Amino acid sequence: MASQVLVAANRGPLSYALAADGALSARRGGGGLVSGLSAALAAQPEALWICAALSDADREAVRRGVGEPGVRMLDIDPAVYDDAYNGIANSVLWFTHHHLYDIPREPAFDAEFRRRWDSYTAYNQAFAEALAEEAAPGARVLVQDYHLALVPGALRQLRPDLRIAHFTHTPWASPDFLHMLPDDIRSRLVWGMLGADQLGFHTAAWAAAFISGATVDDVHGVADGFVPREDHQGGVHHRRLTEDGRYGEMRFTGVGQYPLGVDGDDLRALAHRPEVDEKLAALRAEVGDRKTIVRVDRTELSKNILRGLAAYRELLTTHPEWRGRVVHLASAYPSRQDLEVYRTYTDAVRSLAAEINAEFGTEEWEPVLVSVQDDFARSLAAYRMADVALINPVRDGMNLVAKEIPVVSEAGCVLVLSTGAGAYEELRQDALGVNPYDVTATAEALHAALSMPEAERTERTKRLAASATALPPEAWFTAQLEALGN
Ligand SMILES: O=P(O)(O)OC[C@H]1O[C@H](O[C@H]2O[C@H](CO)[C@@H](O)[C@H](O)[C@H]2O)[C@H](O)[C@@H](O)[C@@H]1O
Ligand SMILES: O=c1ccn([C@@H]2O[C@H](COP(=O)(O)OP(=O)(O)O)[C@@H](O)[C@H]2O)c(=O)[nH]1
Repeated sequence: MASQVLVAANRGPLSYALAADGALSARRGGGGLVSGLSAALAAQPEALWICAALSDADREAVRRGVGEPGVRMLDIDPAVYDDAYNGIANSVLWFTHHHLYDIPREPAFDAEFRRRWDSYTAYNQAFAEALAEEAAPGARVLVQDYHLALVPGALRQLRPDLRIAHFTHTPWASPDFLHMLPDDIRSRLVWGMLGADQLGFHTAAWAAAFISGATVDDVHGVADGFVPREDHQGGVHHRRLTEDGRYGEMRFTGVGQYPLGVDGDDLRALAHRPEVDEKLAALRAEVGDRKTIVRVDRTELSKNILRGLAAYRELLTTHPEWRGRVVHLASAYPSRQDLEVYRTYTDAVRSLAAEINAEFGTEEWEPVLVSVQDDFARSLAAYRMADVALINPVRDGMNLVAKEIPVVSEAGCVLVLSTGAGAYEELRQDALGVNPYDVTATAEALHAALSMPEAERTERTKRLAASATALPPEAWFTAQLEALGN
């Protein structure tokens, strides 16, 4: 049956693992997009979520017809998928939006890049075709993230009757970084997105960055944008050049700010399951009555885990009174390990944690307890124990962990939060803001957080939890649907 509401995202709610005996088992996908969309779609039982098969096990699940109701996994040629996901989305677009390039060497847009770009285009086209096939007349389609930037334009060509929105979960690159992309590629990205009726970003800053990058007069047409005003809605007027060299009709794409939050009740229920209680008991036994500094991230370059560990080391050096009295619980669950730079980064996180333990540890006290594994229950147990949450990404679209920890922490926690996280826009009043590159300032913020009087910390945590739950996933999703009309 054709669907009235469709979502397209690279990652689906579940991914599969294949055991040696051929049995398939399902696991919840990691990261904030899955947290937000899974919660939002629980209230939309008729919606269809189209996602990619991410691995051989996922492809095997597609072939065996194993899956969830309301989810369609696309079995894309593995080589095309690898080029699109690892080669373009995560190595080029992610690096551009997060300003991650190692500038003396990167980026270099060569023939190999062009070959991968063709795969990225084919992968976007496969999503557009699947959406066109599944959508009812006039249906509403919500396309997610930088993996699928070309889908709105491609889908509009196939099905002009559909109402199309696109939501970007990452930051949007500043104009200087966006203009590193080859001109024709940058233009294709922007015009691909302008195929949508409505574009969404987490923050006013990311929306404004998109609009300044989209105010263009280039090979594909002219566009003129205005930034979000008080109602958080802006937009871009645009006319595309047609093949015969004329301008097409003027169209308008709205640009809005939808800061994804968390559902407090759902999260508390998740954090109080028996398996989390067990992990909590084990962690408490290790930590004793010491204070905790908690961080939870994918092993992701933009999360700035190394500078976070360096700040903890500096705290122990310059404020020796904390030695033996604090434990840093760092969960870094594996992400994008097909990319060498991510594997190297993961090793560096392990090594630095080991160095700190070797430098300061004693028989009774291990300063850093690092867990580099996919163990959501342990992460939630750490949330509950947090006295201080350290969230210091160099840039981050939102960072849901910054919103989740204050909701779940049992003794109330102080949030040390990077000014580069999207969440900082909403949480700045009650968090301790830090420049993510400033290790000394981060160490001092950790000291201030550990020293904060209990009454102040309790008050701040209450307000942080209220801000964090202001736009829970269901409302976030509905607001975007409504922007497309009822
Ligand atoms: O799918 P992966 O490659 O394993 O990566 C996980 C997700 O990472 C990114 O998440 C973003 O979305 C969050 C929720 O909106 C946001 O809080 C965070 O700042 C972003 O980094 C990525 O954008 C997703 O597509 C990935 O699924
Ligand atoms: O072991 C874990 C620990 C955390 N999370 C979830 O992953 C999301 C991380 O989202 P965030 O926005 O902080 O960053 P992202 O990884 O999406 O860049 C949060 O909802 C966490 O609850 C997870 O899936 N597995």
